[in-house]
Amino acid sequence: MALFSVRKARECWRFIRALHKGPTATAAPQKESGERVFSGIQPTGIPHLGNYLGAIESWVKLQEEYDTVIYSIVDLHSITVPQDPGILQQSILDMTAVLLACGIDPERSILFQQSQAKAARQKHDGTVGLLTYPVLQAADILCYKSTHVPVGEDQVQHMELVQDLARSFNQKYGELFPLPRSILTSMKKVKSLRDPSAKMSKSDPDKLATVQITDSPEEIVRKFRKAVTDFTSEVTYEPDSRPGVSNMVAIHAAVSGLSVEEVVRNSAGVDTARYKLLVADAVIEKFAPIRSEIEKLKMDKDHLRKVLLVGSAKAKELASPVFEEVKKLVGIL
Ligand SMILES: Nc1ncnc2c1ncn2[C@@H]1O[C@H](COP(=O)(O)OC(=O)[C@@H](N)Cc2c[nH]c3ccccc23)[C@@H](O)[C@H]1O
Repeated sequence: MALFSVRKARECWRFIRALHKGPTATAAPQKESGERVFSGIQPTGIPHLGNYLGAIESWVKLQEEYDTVIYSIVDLHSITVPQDPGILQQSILDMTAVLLACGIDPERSILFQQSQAKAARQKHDGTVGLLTYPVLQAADILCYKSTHVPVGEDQVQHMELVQDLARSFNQKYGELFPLPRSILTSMKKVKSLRDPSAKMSKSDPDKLATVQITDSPEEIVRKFRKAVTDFTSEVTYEPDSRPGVSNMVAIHAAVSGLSVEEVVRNSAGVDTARYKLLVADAVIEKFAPIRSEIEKLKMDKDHLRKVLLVGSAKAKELASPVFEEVKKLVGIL
């Protein structure tokens, strides 16, 4: 199967975006009803603090606020770079366990594996279209007529393309797609613990930069102890001039449920070296119940597979009438 490099996908994205960006573009009217939340996560690797605070935690809350909530484990996105098939299969089940442990409830949301729902509609697998990353992301979102997409800041550019494509389709063929809006959390960009000018990322080669949901308390303490701050010992929140310590404060506020001001006030007189350990403790406390739930869920693979199968069937049910409408408007039905 042909594999696309991330660089190629980005070039392709720029090209498509250039094609669809035009001064004549006008907004399609947002529909009052029929609100649908959609988001996705790649199954490769264990989610980290950035995935959790930037996306997953908000996914859990949105289950309370919207009737139709759809979350996809986007395995097709992850094969845009080479993957070991055996490991990928295991990672999909592991991601299912992580999302359930974090509070995604299959009774209140549709949780499914992207390829199980897409392959059934696209009889030819592995086409360039399927692997062209940002376009595939747009298809993910639009095929459910999604209106709200909870994501971290790194996905905002992709979301602009999705809106451009929806707008362009609506102008050419008639109003079909709502223009999906991003939902960003206050932690839209959790920074690397080793380089606070960069985002925390699964692919960071420095293992100390990223805190995974399943890290042991000892690992979490070690990573926070080594977190890069600066030479001022006081704890303050000044993201521009003190990005390292401000990242600590923001993480602390997010995991403890306190405001940034409260966190800074409570830390008066504590130096940054000691403060990093307090943040580590707060993260350990937040992740402890999730970590033990993941261990339990991972033992029942049949249950995890069943959750995904049921989710895929529900996802197909929602996508199929939209697909029919698209075909009709385009004139291929
Ligand atoms: N350091 C960080 N700080 C804050 N948020 C962060 C951080 N790192 C990651 N995120 C967010 O985590 C979610 C999953 O990340 P992925 O890289 O798997 O996410 C991705 O690779 C997507 N392309 C998956 C996708 C495919 N189709 C979709 C349709 C809608 C939304 C998302 C998708 C994302 O919301 C991401 O923004």
